[in-house]
Amino acid sequence: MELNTGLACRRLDFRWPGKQAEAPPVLESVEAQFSPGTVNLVTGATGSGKSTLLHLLAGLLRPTAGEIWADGQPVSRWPSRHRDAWRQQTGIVFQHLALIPDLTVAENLVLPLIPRQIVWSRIQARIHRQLAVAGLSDLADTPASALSGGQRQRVAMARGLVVRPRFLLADEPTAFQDDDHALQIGEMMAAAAHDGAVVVVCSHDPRLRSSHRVDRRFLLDSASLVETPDSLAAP
Ligand SMILES: Nc1ncnc2c1ncn2[C@@H]1O[C@H](COP(=O)(O)OP(=O)(O)OP(=O)(O)O)[C@@H](O)[C@H]1O
Repeated sequence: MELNTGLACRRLDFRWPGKQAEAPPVLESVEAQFSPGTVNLVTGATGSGKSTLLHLLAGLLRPTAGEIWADGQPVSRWPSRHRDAWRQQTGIVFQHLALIPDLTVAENLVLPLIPRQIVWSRIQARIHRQLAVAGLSDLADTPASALSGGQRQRVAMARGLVVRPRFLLADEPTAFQDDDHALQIGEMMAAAAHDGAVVVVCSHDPRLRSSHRVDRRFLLDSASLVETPDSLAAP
C-alpha cells in the first residue's frame, strides 16, 4: 500500500473503551487509502461506524490497533500535542455541527483561523470569500443560534473549508439540505479536492451516492470497509 501521500488506514481496529471484550469491534483490519484530489464517500447502515471512522481519521480517537497515516506519517501514534498541531491541516464537519450558538456566522469562521497566525485583513478576506462561495454572505452577522438546520450545516461546511484543509472530513454534510444546496455542498467538496485536498465524506444521502462529484465509494459493513461500484454502495 502506498503510504507517502493522502490518508491511509492500516490494519485499523477500533473497539470503544469500556465495551465488553466480547462486543464486536466497530472496525476490524480496515485497510484504505484516500488520495489527494479525490472525494471519497463512505456509506453504511446507521451504527456501522462511519462517524467513528471519521473521528479516527481526524486524530480525535486513537485506534485500538493499527494506524492512521497522513502524508507518510503515522499520525495516530503521535502524542496528543503533535496530533493537535497536525489537525490544523484538517477541516472537520461534525454530524452535530459544533457551531458556537452565541457567535455570529462570520465569528464561527474566525475561530479555526486564530491559531494559524494569519494577519487580520487576510482572515477577513478569506471569510468574506468563503461565505460568498457558500451563499451565506447575507447571514454573516447573524448569530448561529438563529439559523435553520440547513443554514447551520452550510456554515459548518464553510468553517471546515475556510482553513483550506489538506484533509476535509465531513459527516452527513447534506442531511438538512434541499436538492440545490446538497448540490452546492457536493460542488464545494469537489472544489476542495480540485485544490488538492483529500476529502472523506460519510453519508446516507442518495444524492451524494449518485453524485458525479464523488470519485470513490466505500461501504462500511460488519466492521469492514470495502470499495464498491455505485450499485452496491446503498446501505
Ligand atoms: N461515545 C461512544 N461510546 C461508546 N459507543 C459508541 C460511542 N459512539 C458511538 N458508539 C457506538 O459505536 C458504533 C458506531 O457508531 P457510529 O456513530 O460511528 O455509527 P454511524 O455509522 O456514524 O451511525 P449513524 O449513521 O447513525 O450516524 C455504534 O454501535 C454506537 O453505538
